[in-house]
Amino acid sequence: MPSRPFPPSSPDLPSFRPPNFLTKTRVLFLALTISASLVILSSIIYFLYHLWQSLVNRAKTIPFDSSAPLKLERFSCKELKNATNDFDGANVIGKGGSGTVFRGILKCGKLIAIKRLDALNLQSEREFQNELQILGGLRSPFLVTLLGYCVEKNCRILVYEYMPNRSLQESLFGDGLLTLGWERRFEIISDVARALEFLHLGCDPPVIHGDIKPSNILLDFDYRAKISDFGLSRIKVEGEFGVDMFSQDLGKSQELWKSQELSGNLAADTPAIGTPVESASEVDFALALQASSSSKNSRKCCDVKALNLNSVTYNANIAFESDMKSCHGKGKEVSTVDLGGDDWNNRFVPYDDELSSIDHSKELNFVAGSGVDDAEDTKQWGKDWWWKQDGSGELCSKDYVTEWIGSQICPSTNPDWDDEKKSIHEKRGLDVSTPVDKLENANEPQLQEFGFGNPNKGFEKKELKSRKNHKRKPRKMQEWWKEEHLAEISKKGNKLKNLETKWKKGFKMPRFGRWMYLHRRKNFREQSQDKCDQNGEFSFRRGWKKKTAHSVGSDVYSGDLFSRELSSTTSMRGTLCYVAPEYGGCGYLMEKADIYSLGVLILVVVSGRRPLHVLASPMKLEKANLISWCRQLAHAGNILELVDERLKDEYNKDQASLCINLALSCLQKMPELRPEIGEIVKILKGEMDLPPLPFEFSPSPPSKLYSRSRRKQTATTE
Ligand SMILES: Nc1ncnc2c1ncn2[C@@H]1O[C@H](COP(=O)(O)OP(=O)(O)OP(=O)(O)O)[C@@H](O)[C@H]1O
Repeated sequence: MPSRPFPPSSPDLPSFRPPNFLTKTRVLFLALTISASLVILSSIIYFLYHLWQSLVNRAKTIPFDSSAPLKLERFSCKELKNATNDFDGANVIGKGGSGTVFRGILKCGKLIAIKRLDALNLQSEREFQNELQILGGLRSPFLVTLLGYCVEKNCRILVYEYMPNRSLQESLFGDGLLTLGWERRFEIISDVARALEFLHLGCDPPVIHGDIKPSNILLDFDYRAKISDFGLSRIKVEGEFGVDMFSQDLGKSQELWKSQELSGNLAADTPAIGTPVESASEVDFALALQASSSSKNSRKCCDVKALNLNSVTYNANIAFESDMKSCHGKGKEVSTVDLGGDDWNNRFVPYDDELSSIDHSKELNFVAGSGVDDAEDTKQWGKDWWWKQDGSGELCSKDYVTEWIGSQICPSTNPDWDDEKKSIHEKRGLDVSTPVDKLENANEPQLQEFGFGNPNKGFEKKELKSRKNHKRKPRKMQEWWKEEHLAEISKKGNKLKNLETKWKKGFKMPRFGRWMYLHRRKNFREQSQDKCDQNGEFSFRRGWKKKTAHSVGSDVYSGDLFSRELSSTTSMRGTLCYVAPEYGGCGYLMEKADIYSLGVLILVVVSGRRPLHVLASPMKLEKANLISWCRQLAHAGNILELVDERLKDEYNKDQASLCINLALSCLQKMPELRPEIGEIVKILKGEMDLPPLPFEFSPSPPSKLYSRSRRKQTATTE
């Protein structure tokens, strides 16, 4: 078929477009489309990139609060594995109740300490969050710096600055070599006091550490002390109750306390964790945060942003921060106000040699009273030794330990308190003109208001009887122990076996006052139904701590497992022997609880002994309970006997005397009588005099007077 010819071109018809033009248009269209798509694509990529960036940056902040004041580094597990050579056992530097601590080295060569939680449970998670939220938001040269963390699946790791001289625990009880001379010890005490000053006064709201003890005091290159482990810390939130039930609104608090006691349910009126501050006097921060997902109020109350430094500002560890910058290209904002010179002058309260020269053995002997056969043994250590067993003529160290535990944990079961009250009564009856009467007058109603004395009256009578008759029925501690802690201990089957073997081999079967057991159990069972279940019935939450050979200062280094384990075993509310009596008995955690722990710590540092140090030799038993021993020495006016023998005479007597006296005032049973941390720091600096020692620690009145009155009183009771 012939092709149709092109129509002839005419000026009216559109001119013919050559194929060349078509191609150009197409190319242009294509180019435009492509570039438009590229622009759109790149904007999408740009948008996505920014989205990703913001997500990544957000993930690097602390969980629960992306706007925490100091951003912590988020490490990947892989990074930390590399830093520790896959968590090699050779890098283990310590083992705590909740985790293992490794030494690590970052790519930049920076040394770090890595704490990996052993198991993930509510308690460890809570402590992990506490550490992040509280320590992560604080910077002070007196606190160990938390550098970062790692959260991946079941893995929880905290990364700290590395402290080359490890913990005070290891320095004091480590290898037996004397690494801590007097000057260092005194500096450590001062550092800890200043750390607490920072927490109590330099933070707004105040932070209460809640677990001051030697293993939580870490030592830097120069042996300067820093506080670590904020797992049990609390941020104190002011509420309707008044900030401090004991010290700030005593009258109101007493009424409240009394009404709670009367209603028989202290816990019922206790604000629950995470409740709004309007009704809570202190808040469990981590749980509050967790609860905050469902409660806007609680979040508002507990936001970590509220944690500011107030007028007391401190020089942060700038050198370390800048090191971290060079490692990670990130810096944290730090306060740069200088602390000022550490002018530790030597103006201390002089040690009173005169007091120590008074012979008080008679009074002490009389206080021991009941002992006839054992008069010789009890002569010096008086009332603390009434549980000496009949017949055998031997002191049982376990009795001492168990008695002490019972007496220190729960104020209402504390016979020591009653003894002290009794001795105050006796002394008051003797000499009304004695100035200490005023103090006693002030305390007595408070003691009763707080229910510290009365509930035990029935028990007291029984005890007195049994003491007189010398027919105290032995109670096997194992029974009590197993009943209380079987669930916990049985998880660690081998440990229990070891313990049992140790008990059988090394000690007589321990005895334990049944009244104390029953009363304590009753108290705890009642209270634990409500508050203590969640919040801290005394229990060895972490069981017997497994110490590795790397953990110097642990059990490996000396023979008495029992005392060591006890004084380093953390319960839900602190560590036995260090925890304040009012707190151990399910009370509120206040600053004064830290002050009590500081008192114990000071004695430990000065004496180089554990607070509970039971040795196999009965000769040493009188010194087993450090606090009790110190009180006895103070009573006898010879406190310097407490100073670590290893120091020989190479220590400053004035400073040592000051420290011991200060410790004693921190160890007062009534929290409101303990000094404030600001005062403690001033006293240690020599800027303030030590307040007069409380009656219970001051040397006894003249022996004649005292003995006569005692005799008179005994005669009337008989
Ligand atoms: N930043 C650090 N630098 C050097 N060593 C450290 C550091 N942190 C912890 N350690 C060592 O690890 C040990 C265990 O510390 P960790 O805080 O886990 O347990 P703890 O305080 O002994 O017990 P708990 O956690 O039950 O109170 C410390 O005693 C110390 O020797």
